[in-house]
Amino acid sequence: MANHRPSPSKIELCQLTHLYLSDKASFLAVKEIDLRVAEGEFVCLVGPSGCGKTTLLSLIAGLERPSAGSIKIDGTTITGTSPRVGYMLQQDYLFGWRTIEQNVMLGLEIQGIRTKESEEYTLHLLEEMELADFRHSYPAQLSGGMRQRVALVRTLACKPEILLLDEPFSALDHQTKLKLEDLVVSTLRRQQKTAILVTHDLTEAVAMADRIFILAKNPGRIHKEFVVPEELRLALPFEARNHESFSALFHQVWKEMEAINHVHE
Ligand SMILES: Nc1ncnc2c1ncn2[C@@H]1O[C@H](COP(=O)(O)OP(=O)(O)OP(=O)(O)O)[C@@H](O)[C@H]1O
Repeated sequence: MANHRPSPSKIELCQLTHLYLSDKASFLAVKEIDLRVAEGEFVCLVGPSGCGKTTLLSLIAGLERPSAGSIKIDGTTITGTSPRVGYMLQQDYLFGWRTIEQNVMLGLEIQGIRTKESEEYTLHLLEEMELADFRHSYPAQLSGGMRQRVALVRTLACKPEILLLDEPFSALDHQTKLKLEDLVVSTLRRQQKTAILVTHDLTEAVAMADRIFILAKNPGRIHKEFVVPEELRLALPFEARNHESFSALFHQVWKEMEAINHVHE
């Protein structure tokens, strides 16, 4: 398992370290993280609360500047936010006074790339997510799962090459979550996007990822890497859950998580 090193790297974290500084104190959130993600790869980050998962995504999104080390995208060090990177969060952050169509066009407007072509592409995404009939509705009229699909369309509308997903399914009911997992994986695979997903749900990580990284905390660092077997990677998440090798990998990941949680107790 340890020799799986995909290349070339779409994202490369090199000795990435981040210290949060305030007037009175400093806190080392992540320390010397080395991580490469290949183009088209789907990587999951799991680990105990406070191990720096969201910090890593904020750094890769360019929302925070690292204290040390570097982040490269396609070999070039990033210096701030970029339209090439889309970020989707647990909360959908839709604007209640805008229709669904107006919400999904928002990113295009902000980036100044709202054209007839990009509008058509976005409407096509709405159709793919089975939301076309709701384009003139308002967010309050939609279910949680539908709203997350709207948020996904808004993120994909700007054609990011990389998607950062911070627990995007955690507020959803189980059935909706399973359906959305399949939809996200099939869409990202078809569009050959590179994705990093943060989740607390180990079954979700095993079902969706190509590789899983367990982070440990104080300071946040990579504890262990798992390469998901090919038969699971080729399946969609729902189908992967029924696969024989699913429970074997789940138990390995679970055992490692138990071991580090034990250390932190
Ligand atoms: N702005 C900040 N200032 C100071 N400390 C921070 C700040 N943001 C995060 N931290 C600290 O950095 C550590 C990592 O936080 P982070 O949110 O990245 O962890 P996480 O693994 O995403 O946690 P969770 O699973 O609970 O969402 C935590 O101890 C947190 O308290």
